[in-house]
Amino acid sequence: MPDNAAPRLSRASASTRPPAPVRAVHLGLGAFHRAHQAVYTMSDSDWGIAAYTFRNTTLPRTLTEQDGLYTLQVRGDGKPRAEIVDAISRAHPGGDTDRWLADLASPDVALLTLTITEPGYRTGGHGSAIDRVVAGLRGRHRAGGDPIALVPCDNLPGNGGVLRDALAAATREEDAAFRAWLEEHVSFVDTVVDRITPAATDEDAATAARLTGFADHAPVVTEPFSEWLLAGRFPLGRPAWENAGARFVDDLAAFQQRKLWFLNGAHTLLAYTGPALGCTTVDEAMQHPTLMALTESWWDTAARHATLPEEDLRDYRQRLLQRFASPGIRHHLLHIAVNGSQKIPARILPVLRAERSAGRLPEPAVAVLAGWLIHLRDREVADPRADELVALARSGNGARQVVATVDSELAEDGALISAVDDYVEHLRSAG
Ligand SMILES: NC(=O)c1ccc[n+]([C@@H]2O[C@H](COP(=O)([O-])OP(=O)(O)OC[C@H]3O[C@@H](n4cnc5c(N)ncnc54)[C@H](O)[C@@H]3O)[C@@H](O)[C@H]2O)c1
Ligand SMILES: O=P(O)(O)OC[C@@H](O)[C@@H](O)[C@H](O)[C@H](O)CO
Repeated sequence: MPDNAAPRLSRASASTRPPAPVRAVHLGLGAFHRAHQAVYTMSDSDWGIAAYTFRNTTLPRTLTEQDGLYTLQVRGDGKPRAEIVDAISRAHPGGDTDRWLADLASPDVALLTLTITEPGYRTGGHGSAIDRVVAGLRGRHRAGGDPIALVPCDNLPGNGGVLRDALAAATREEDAAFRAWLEEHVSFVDTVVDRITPAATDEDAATAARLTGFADHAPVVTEPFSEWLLAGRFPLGRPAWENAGARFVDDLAAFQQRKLWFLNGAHTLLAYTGPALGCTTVDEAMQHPTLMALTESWWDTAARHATLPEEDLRDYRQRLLQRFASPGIRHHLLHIAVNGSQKIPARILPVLRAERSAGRLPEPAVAVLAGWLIHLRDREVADPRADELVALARSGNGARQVVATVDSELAEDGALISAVDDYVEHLRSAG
């Protein structure tokens, strides 16, 4: 718990600047936005953020009590360092619809960033994140139609295009003038985002108070490493994110592949095999010889199909080993294990398909699928397809049926499916 004897964090107690004018809106206010995009935005004092959650009402209330401020604890191998982040000018629950519509209609607002998780782009319908974005853009069109940049910051390949497609599908029935405006005046920016940011604990709040002298009820813990690569247009301008190290490039594909296969792919591997072998966090898994060997083997396998030069991949792997093993970051494997049906296709299957085409059956990819099966059989599952997946995993022909939900061709690959079944037994006996 935060230290109640310490004064509550606020702009007055911390003597920070007044809130900057709102020129950016965010949807999906969680830990990651606050460790990443908000920190980059803080480097340009002309830009303030109006941040909206999707369902959570507690976090915006807490942040409002703290004038939008929170403590960012950066933890690596040495002593933790803490900074007060002041980029969020206003925080709102998603239910604050009038404010959301007014912000998105405002000509002062130049961009909308999103961290709505992987399923957020797939699940449409009333009340969904996509539905809210469409409502906001419809209002903007009616209010004069100033252009806007949409900047998705979730771990999806081609996330700008994924958002564009989701909005196109959701507006198919809308009037032609609105659809034409969407095509001409809404820019979809592709991004690669990277900063490992686990959920903060009560103990982290106590540490934040010790480091800053302020009681913070919404602290964030993150690692020293941070990366943001972007490709796309900002028709009404943007914060000088490059002040904080963001890089603007023409083509992100190779970087996206590196991030999703090497970092997120290894996370997914550990998230499904680690708990089966008795590990709870990523740093703990890095101490386990079997998991370490599987991770290295996954990286060797992915490197055979990656676009970036070998030297670049070697450096990236070296850095990942340090980041994953860092004792400062307690990243829970079961948090990473959520939404497997949305993550495995981007992180694991492209490499597995390429390997099968070359006649190989890579152990780490088999291990991911086997671990996923065990997860679906034994754990409480958070996934937009949870009901279907859990029923299939627990049925007679589980491996084939679960693999079929993510790739129908791989599900017909007899050698792969029997290797997955055998690996389930192997993990169970090893655990
Ligand atoms: N935490 C990280 O290390 C990290 C790093 C890179 C990218 N990301 C991306 O950011 C996302 C959020 O991570 P976080 O650490 O902030 O998590 P979090 O749990 O702190 O916050 C998640 C946010 O997403 C919203 N959300 C959840 N399900 C949704 C849905 N179906 N539709 C719309 N919004 C939804 C929640 O309301 C909340 O605002 C991840 O899913 C990932 O795509 C996270
Ligand atoms: O955040 P998710 O759920 O997409 O995936 C879990 C982790 O792999 C991810 O959060 C990483 O920590 C992050 O992508 C690091 O930049």
